[in-house]
Amino acid sequence: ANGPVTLWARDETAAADMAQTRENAARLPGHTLPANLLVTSSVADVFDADTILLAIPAQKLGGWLEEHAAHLAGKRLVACCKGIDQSTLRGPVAQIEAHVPSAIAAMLTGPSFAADIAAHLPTALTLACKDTVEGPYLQASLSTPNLRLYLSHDVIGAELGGALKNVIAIACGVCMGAGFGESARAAVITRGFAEMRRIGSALGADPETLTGLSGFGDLALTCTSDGSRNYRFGQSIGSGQDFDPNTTVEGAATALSVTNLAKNHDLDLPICRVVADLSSGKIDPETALATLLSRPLRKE
Ligand SMILES: NC(=O)C1=CN([C@@H]2O[C@H](COP(=O)(O)OP(=O)(O)OC[C@H]3O[C@@H](n4cnc5c(N)ncnc54)[C@H](O)[C@@H]3O)[C@@H](O)[C@H]2O)C=CC1
Ligand SMILES: O=C(CO)COP(=O)(O)O
Repeated sequence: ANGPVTLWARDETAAADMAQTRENAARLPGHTLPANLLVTSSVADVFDADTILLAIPAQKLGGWLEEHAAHLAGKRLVACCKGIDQSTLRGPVAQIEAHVPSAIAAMLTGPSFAADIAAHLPTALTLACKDTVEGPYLQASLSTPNLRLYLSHDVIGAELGGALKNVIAIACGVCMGAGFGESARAAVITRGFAEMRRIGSALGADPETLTGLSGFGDLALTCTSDGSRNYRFGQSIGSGQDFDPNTTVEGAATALSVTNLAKNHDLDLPICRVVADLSSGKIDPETALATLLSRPLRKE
């Protein structure tokens, strides 16, 4: 809406189709691309821009930044992905900072299904950026009448909220797919949120950030809606049904990253741990449930 914007896609055929039909039939069917959106399959076209939004899955972001770092120096780079890289245990902003130190790194995150934004439905998100001048610039330039961005300087909290809610959404999907019930799901959301706060505190996140849009807000959306791919992936594990392996499910890889972070920081994150084991097929939902229910009784 505040364009012009250039959309780069790797696949030449897909880019040509989108440019011609003005629709992304594979990934966002039923929504007309705005007139001021130029679609290209040439990555060089995006390097003319001063602000680049990176909507590449979290496990691929580091490789992409490394490959193109020479063209990204000094630019505003806004990560739109939610996850923690398995090999480096970095979040998206830390990945930008590591690969392109001269860039202004930011993160756009919070509760929003792409289809809702494309339909101009009202949405509120967090724009996290440490830079006190560029942060407000990005907040203003990316907000629209229906897309309201709240500014935060806590990039660690924003990274963790987006990454961890996907893990808890998988747990909730398993819970519902296996028929454990809505009360059990409410318990998973709440105790999952406790795990989010535990890891946030260990890594230096502001607890307020996790109670905001990028934490609690996105948890509320993703743990309760089958619009979420992470939730649907969990449902498929719970119900034993097939799941399309080409679907982007960030929480599965991130659950493994979080388990490693937990080891490094000596943290107890039982829900994240069972999601890592469920996602990699090491345990089944009944075993996951028994593992969680057999833990010693504790104070809340
Ligand atoms: N779809 C949604 O509603 C939302 C998605 N996100 C986040 O956005 C990120 C991307 O998700 P979606 O766009 O929904 O997934 P998607 O699966 O629709 O699209 C991912 C795109 O990344 C491309 N890609 C994969 N590996 C790549 C690489 N190495 N280099 C360049 N491009 C590559 C794929 O070809 C595909 O076009 C995820 O982290 C997701 O959590 C965040 C909020 C909402
Ligand atoms: O992050 C999202 C909504 O805020 C999208 O969730 P999924 O990746 O689970 O579809």
